[in-house]
Amino acid sequence: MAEIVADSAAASGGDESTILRLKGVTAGYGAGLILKGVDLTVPTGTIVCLIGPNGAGKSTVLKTISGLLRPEDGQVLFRGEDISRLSSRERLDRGVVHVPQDRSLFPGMSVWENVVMGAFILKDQALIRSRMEQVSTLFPIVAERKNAAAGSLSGGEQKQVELARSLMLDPALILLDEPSIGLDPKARKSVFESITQLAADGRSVLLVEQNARSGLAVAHHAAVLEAGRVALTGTGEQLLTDPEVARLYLGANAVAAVSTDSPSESAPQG
Ligand SMILES: Nc1ncnc2c1ncn2[C@@H]1O[C@H](COP(=O)(O)OP(=O)(O)OP(=O)(O)O)[C@@H](O)[C@H]1O
Repeated sequence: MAEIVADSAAASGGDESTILRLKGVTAGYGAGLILKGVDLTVPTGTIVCLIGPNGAGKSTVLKTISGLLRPEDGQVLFRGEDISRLSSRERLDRGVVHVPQDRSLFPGMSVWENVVMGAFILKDQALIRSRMEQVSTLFPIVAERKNAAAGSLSGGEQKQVELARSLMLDPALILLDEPSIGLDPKARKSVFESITQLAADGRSVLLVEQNARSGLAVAHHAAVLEAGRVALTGTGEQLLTDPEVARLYLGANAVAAVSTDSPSESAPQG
């Protein structure tokens, strides 16, 4: 696949304008490498969407950033600091949170208890209370369903609660792994609106999405990961209107449809 833009995100360069940069990251799970030299940039306050085929290593990229997996080589620079050898906790302390793909709420605990757990490293009760108020304003379901068992909520509602919980440490960078997976169109739309709001509030988001069309539609920048390498980068709009991306990741006849698209349609994978 030809590269249409050298690296539109990297072009916004300097330390303050770049919250995250991956340089030549290689990583794997033992036998063989999954990531084979990933270069990726997240400009501060933007949404970057990573798309690509199943098994390309998208979730693995997020794990190397949050510390679930240590890169074998390369650098993960967060605000200019190489965090690639730090523990997950140390990365959390610096403001990096990871919302995994699988449902991660404790189903038997209340919505409120689940969200409070997002502040597990904080001791200051007044700060925790004020954060609860803030996230309840952003995600009204936290207050509306506060005493409901998290497991009794719909998939879309649970994702909203997971997003609320991820904000309890006031993170600067949120890693979102397929937040729309398994959701109906209405819930999906709501999740993408929330993601847009996170960036509007000044947070940076690295989003992995199978639902490429919706992910690209909300993204300022985007990258295609293929077989452990970044094959293409551009703005969300550029990738959304790229014929080859459309053919591989947006489904048949997508090129004609993308210009007026709303973030609600699912996309088959190439
Ligand atoms: N814990 C693990 N142990 C061993 N191999 C793993 C592990 N997690 C992922 N893999 C392998 O690493 C490769 C990349 O997986 P990854 O989940 O990063 O891909 P992905 O691009 O996110 O794909 P998908 O869209 O299917 O989630 C796959 O071949 C997968 O089987």
